Amino acid sequence: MGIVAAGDERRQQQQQLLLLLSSAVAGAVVLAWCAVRALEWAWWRPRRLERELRAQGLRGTPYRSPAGDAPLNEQLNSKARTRTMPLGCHDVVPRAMPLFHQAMKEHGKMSITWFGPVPRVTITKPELVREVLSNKFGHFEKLKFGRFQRLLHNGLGSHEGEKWAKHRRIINPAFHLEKLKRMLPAFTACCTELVDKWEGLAEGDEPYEVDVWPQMQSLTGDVISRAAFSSSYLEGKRIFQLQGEQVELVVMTMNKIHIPGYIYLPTKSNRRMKHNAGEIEGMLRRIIAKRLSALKAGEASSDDLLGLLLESNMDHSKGNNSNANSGISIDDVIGECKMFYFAGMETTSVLLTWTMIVLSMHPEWQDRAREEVLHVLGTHAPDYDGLSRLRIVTMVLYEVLRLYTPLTMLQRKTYKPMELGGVRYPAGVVLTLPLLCIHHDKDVWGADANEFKPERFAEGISKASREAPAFFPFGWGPRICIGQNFALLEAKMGLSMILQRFSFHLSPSYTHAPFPIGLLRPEHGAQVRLTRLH
Ligand code: HEM
Repeated sequence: MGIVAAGDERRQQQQQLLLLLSSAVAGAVVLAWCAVRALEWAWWRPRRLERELRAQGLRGTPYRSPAGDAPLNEQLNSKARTRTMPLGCHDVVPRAMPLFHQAMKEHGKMSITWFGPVPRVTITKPELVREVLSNKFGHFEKLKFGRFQRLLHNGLGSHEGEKWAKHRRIINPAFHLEKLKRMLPAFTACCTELVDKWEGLAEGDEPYEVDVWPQMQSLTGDVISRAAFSSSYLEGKRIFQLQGEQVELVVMTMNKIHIPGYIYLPTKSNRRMKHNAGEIEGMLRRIIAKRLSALKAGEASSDDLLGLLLESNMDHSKGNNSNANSGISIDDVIGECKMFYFAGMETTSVLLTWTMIVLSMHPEWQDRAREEVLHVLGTHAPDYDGLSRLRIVTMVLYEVLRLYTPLTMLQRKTYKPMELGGVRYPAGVVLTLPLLCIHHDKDVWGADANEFKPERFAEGISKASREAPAFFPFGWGPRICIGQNFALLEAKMGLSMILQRFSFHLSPSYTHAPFPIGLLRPEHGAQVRLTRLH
C-alpha cells in the first residue's frame, strides 16, 4: 500500500512539474512573440521603410525612436512660440509649422519626418497634392484617431469607402445652395445679435477694445446651432459649448498621443471627455427623436440641417431613391450632427478672426471692402443675392484663407503600395500635405507669396497662382469640404454686417502670433479696437 501511495505521489509531482514547465514555456513563447512584435513595430519595420524610401532619393530626419519626431517637434514648437511676428508680416510658416519649415529648407519639397514609428512624407507640389486628394485608384485613406475621433464625431469626415459614399450622398442635399438660402435668416439673426452686442458695449463714439476670437467662436457656434437645430436651438447651444470643450481637451491630450494607450488611462481630462460625450449624445438623441416624430406627423419644417438630413435619409430608406433601404441609422445621424459642430464651428471662427486682424493691418482693404458692402447692400441686412455680388469681400476672404489656412495640413495614409511623382510608396506611409506651406510657396504664388494681395484672386481661384490650381483651404477631390458654401456665406454675412457698422484697428495689446492649436489660431487672442460708424 505504502509503495503504491508513494508512486502516486511521485506521479502527481511529475505532472505538476510538467504543468509548471509547460506554462513557463508557453509564457516564454508569448513573451517572446510580444517582444518580437514590439521590435517589429518600433524598430525593424520603420528601419525597413526608411531604407526603402531613402533608396528612392527621399531625404529627411532619421528614425530615432517610437516617439518619432514628436520630441523634435515639441522642441521646435516651443522655440517658435517665443517668437512674435511683426504686425503686417504674413510669413506664417516658420512660426506655425517649424518642423515642416526646417525639413523643407534642409531636404527639399518632399521629405521624410516621423509620425511615431510611421514614416511621414511631406508633399508640397500642388499637382501631387491634387493626385493624392483625388484618390482615383483608392490607394489612400484618412488617418484614424480611434477613441479621440469617436469622442468628437463619428461622421462623414472619418468614414471610408462605401459607408462614406452613402453618407455623402445623403448629406449632400442639405448643403445645396438652394437649401442654404433657406438657412440665411438663421445667419442674419446670429450676426445681428453679435453687432448689436458690440454696439451695446460702446460708450459714445470712442474706440473700444474687444477680443474678437472668443466672440467669433460664439458667433459660429450660434450659427451652427440655429442652422442645424432651428427649433431646439438652445439645446444646440449647450451641445456647442460641450463640443468646444471636447476640442480643447483633445488638443491638450494630442501632445501625448505617441504614448501607447494614453487615451484609455483614467486621467482627469479623459474622464471629462467621456462624460461630455455622454451628455452630448443624450441631448442629440432627444432632439432627433422629437424631430423624427414631428417629421412623421408632417409637422416639422425642414429648413435646418437636421431636418434636411432626416428628410433625405427618409427618402433613401423608403426607396424614393433608386437605391432602396439605403438610409443611415440614428447613431449615424448623431455622428453627423457632432461632425457639423466639429467641422463647421472652429474653422469659420478662425477665418472671421484672421479676416478682422488682417483688415486691421491693411486699412486700405478694409475701406475698399466697406465701400463695396455699402454700395451693394447699403445698411440693410444682407440677402443672398447681395452677398453673391460681393467681389472684393470674396477676394479678401480667399486671400485670408490662403495666408492663414485654418486647417494647416491634411494627412493620408497609403493603404496599398503605389507610385506618386516617381516614388514608389509601400503601404503604411503617412503622406502629409502641409496646405499652409503650399499656400506660402514662392514658386507657386510668386515672389510676393507672403504679402496680403487680394487682387491676385481678381480673376478667380484658377488664375491666382502660377501653378493652377494650388488653393486648397477646403481640400480637393471627392472629399472636398461639404460645408464650404455654408462657411463662405456665413463669413460674408458676418464680415459685411461688421463693416456696415464698425471700423476697426489693432489694439496695442495685440501680439501677432499665429499657431496651430488644432486649427491655426491667434495664440494670444485677437484684440481689436472697434469704432462705431454713423
Ligand atoms: C472656413 C471654414 C472651413 C474650412 C477651412 C474647412 C476645411 C475643410 C477641409 C480642408 C476639409 C477636407 C478634409 C480632408 O480632406 O481630410 C473639410 C472637410 C469637411 N468639412 Fe469643412 N471646412 C470649413 C467649414 C465647414 C463647415 C461650415 C462645415 C459644416 C457645417 C464643414 C463640414 C465638413 C465636412 C462634413 C467635411 C468632411 C467631408 C468628407 O470627408 O467627405 N466644413 N473641411
